[in-house]
Amino acid sequence: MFEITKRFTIEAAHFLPLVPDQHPCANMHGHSYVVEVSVAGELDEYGWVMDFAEIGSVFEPIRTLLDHRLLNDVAGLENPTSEIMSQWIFESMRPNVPRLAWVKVSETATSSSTYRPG
Ligand SMILES: Nc1nc2c(c(=O)[nH]1)N=C([C@H](O)[C@H](O)COP(=O)(O)OP(=O)(O)OP(=O)(O)O)CN2
Ligand SMILES: [Zn+2]
Repeated sequence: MFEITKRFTIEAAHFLPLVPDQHPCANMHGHSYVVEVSVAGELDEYGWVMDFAEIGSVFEPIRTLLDHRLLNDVAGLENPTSEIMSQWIFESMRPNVPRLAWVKVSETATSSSTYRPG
């Protein structure tokens, strides 16, 4: 069994509407998000799990929706925590990537969330 991972970057703004007013994340601010998408499986006749370029093609419409946007304006991301973002990206890609294993969203160099269905 192999697991391959493709990494993308997105620049976006957000605020967290459910945290107390005094929490810094109640204010609008931005992140250079790093999104990692992982696909698991055996090797096919090409000797790979899935073409990295194909993962990129599936991610592209998601990038268009999120990059240089206010994430709170995106349907399903009204409360754009990294946890909710990782699940949202997973569920957006899953129909086109049946062997999608997990999605990780890093907000900063030290903070990330990973969604992997149970
Ligand atoms: N469980 C979560 N906690 C927090 C989230 C989140 O999505 N899930 N998000 C935030 C904010 O978006 C914040 O911008 C990022 O938080 P944090 O890592 O605390 O950012 P810092 O720049 O302050 O990190 P340091 O490396 O500690 O300086 C908050 N919490
Ligand atoms: Zn933030």
